[in-house]
Amino acid sequence: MSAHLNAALREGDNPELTEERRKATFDTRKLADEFFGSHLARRRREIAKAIDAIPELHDTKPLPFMTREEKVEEAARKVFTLSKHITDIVDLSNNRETQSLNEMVIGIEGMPISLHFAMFIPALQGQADDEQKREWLDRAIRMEIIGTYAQTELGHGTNLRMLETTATYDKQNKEFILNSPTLTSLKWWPGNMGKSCNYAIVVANLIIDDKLLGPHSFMVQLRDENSHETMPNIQIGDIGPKMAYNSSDNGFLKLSNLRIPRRNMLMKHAKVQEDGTYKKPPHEKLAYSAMVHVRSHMITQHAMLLAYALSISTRYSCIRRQGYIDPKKDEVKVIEYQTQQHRLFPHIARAYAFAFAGTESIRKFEIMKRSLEAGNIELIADLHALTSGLKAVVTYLAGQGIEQARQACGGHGYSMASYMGEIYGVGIAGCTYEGENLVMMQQLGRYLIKAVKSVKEGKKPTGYVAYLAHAGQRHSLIDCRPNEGYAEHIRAFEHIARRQTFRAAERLQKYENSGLSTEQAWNNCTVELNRASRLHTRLFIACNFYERVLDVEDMAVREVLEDLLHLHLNYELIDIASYALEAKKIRPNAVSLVDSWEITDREHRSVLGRRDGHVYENLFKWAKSSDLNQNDVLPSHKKHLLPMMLNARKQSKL
Ligand SMILES: CC/C=C\C/C=C\C/C=C\C/C=C\C/C=C\C/C=C\CCCCC(=O)SCCNC(=O)CCNC(=O)[C@H](O)C(C)(C)COP(=O)(O)OP(=O)(O)OC[C@H]1O[C@@H](n2cnc3c(N)ncnc32)[C@H](O)[C@@H]1OP(=O)(O)O
Ligand SMILES: Cc1cc2nc3c(=O)[nH]c(=O)nc-3n(C[C@H](O)[C@H](O)[C@H](O)COP(=O)(O)OP(=O)(O)OC[C@H]3O[C@@H](n4cnc5c(N)ncnc54)[C@H](O)[C@@H]3O)c2cc1C
Repeated sequence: MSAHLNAALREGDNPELTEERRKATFDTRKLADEFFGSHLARRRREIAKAIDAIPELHDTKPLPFMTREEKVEEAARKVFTLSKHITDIVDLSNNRETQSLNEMVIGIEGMPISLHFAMFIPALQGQADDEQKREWLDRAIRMEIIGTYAQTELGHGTNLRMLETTATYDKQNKEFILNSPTLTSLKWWPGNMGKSCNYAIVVANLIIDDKLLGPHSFMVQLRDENSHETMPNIQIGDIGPKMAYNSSDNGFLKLSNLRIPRRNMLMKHAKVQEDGTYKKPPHEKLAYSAMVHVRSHMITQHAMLLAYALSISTRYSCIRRQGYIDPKKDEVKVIEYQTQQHRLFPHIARAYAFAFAGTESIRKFEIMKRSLEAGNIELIADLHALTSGLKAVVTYLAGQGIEQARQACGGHGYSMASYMGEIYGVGIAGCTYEGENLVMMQQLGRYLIKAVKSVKEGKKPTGYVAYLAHAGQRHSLIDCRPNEGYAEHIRAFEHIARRQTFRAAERLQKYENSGLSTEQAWNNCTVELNRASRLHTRLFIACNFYERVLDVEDMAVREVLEDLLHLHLNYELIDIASYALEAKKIRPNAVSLVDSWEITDREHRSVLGRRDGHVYENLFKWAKSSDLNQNDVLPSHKKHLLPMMLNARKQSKL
């Protein structure tokens, strides 16, 4: 092992992990540069170091031992402390740096300003005109106000056209009157709205002269800026505990004849003039821009959640000894079992593939944003299709990978000492928020059907759907010749995706020809259409992974990434048995592959995933620190169970 491979080696670590790290064939720092991009990888190291030096930014105790109130308070305390240091630590205009700081200090369970950064600020940037930006955006960036994005209602989240909250224009007073007319119209879910925010961008159906003009965004003050008391005509609160993500106060909101000035409608695109004249936006869905922003960022976020789970389980699998492969020898590390490797390694490959796809979706979002600033709306549909598919496929597969990683830790994976439960709970929330996954698949499906129509009209679609027009391809994987390299795999992927997309399109056509309405025909084909969307998105991920690997200059890093690419393409494409070979190849680098994610113990919050591998002694410490262990007999036991047992004993003696 050469000295440059030593980045993760430390004195005093569990020798089982040290042995693994000595086997690395590449420099973990160089692979980290590929996973995050070299700038972010370097900044993450600097951020971790800066946090180490500020004790007020450290957890006061493990989050799983805190009550919900304590978690909410801890997150608020850290946000306040961070506000004093943040500009010394990160460049606030860099989303990924800021998000890394957030994950390291506060973690993944939520905090009072998540939605402020994830959606409130992006919605102002995308939808407020210059004057409105001067009024609100600068204050928001300075955190003088905290905002959220209030769109979903108790009765409707997916179908935005049926939102019941109304904003009726009153020409006389030049004001909008906002109302939640029914129980189901209560805003429900917006992050941090319950207790933390004092402003919200409320999405409401605009009504002018009794005419319904669809969902638009309005700036609403929820709480007094000095006392933080709820404003008149507003009822607001927290919606209660959730599966995970409980440091966040997701909230409800009722608006009762709340009057706001005309200029509180965000007017960069759609406009309402004083006399009530309505000016349409240049693209009907520009009001949805904050959602597209979050979707484009969710891919790297979910790659990271998957990386958290896999580095915990891979390290743990190398210190956990259980059973024998050769009965004459010692018990083996559980990572030696073929099933354990098959369980983990394809997901490690996916974590890399997703991270690369996520970097690409953020890049595409930035390109679209710049072109929109120049007045060009052409890229909006492509980006919406891409991010809808990626969001749905990656959150779903990341959830599956996290759950496999948990099971790979056996019983200890079920203890919150592993932190797997929280990672899973937070990860799968992404299948629902920012558009329910199966619904988002249909959005991509619409785009694919349009592309098929254009192919059938003899046109050649460009970009990610260009492959749909490629004729005369091989019909089966059996035709693939191994010596043609990965390009051949990609062509096989294209073939499968194209065949499914045409199959769905033909079925749709058949139903339409049979006299069904367009909507009914569509509904009859959605399973086929969603399959096509899934395959198209997996093709994009694979293709992007392949192209990304071709760009890697360091030969040792490129070689290990090629091993992962090989495994990924086979896992996704061919039958289960075929990847046994690749798994063997990954095995010596398993720990170093996860070390390259450079997730610090502070960020991990997992006893099982400790970098030093000293799991068992720390599991015992963890158990001893439980609140429930502070009294030999719990007060609740004395109150309920002891009298019950005493009473039962008394009864049996009678
Ligand atoms: C800085 C960091 C940034 C981000 C970090 C983000 C995430 C962090 C992730 C993980 C971190 C870890 C822990 C954190 C955990 C959790 C919490 C963190 C954040 C959570 C935020 C969650 C916030 C929300 O959920 S907000 C609410 C989101 N709601 C939805 O998404 C609703 C879904 N519904 C819809 O989008 C639409 O209604 C619909 C698309 C389904 C249908 O709309 P509509 O009926 O109006 O249209 P259609 O008739 O179907 O289509 C007509 C045409 O319009 C096109 N279309 C639709 N939408 C768009 C769009 N957005 N852009 C462009 N075009 C669009 C459609 O394609 C049709 O086109 P056609 O040409 O006619 O075919
Ligand atoms: C952790 C978390 C944070 C959130 N944060 C926010 C926030 O900050 N702001 C905000 O406004 N909202 C937020 N939300 C709400 C979230 O965006 C919605 O819950 C989400 O968009 C799904 O909508 P829904 O709840 O109406 O699901 P539903 O649409 O009711 O989904 C139920 C089922 O119906 C199916 N379905 C619905 N429509 C169709 C269709 N057309 N075709 C086929 N099947 C369909 C779905 O696939 C699903 O299986 C958050 C949610 C969560 C879980």
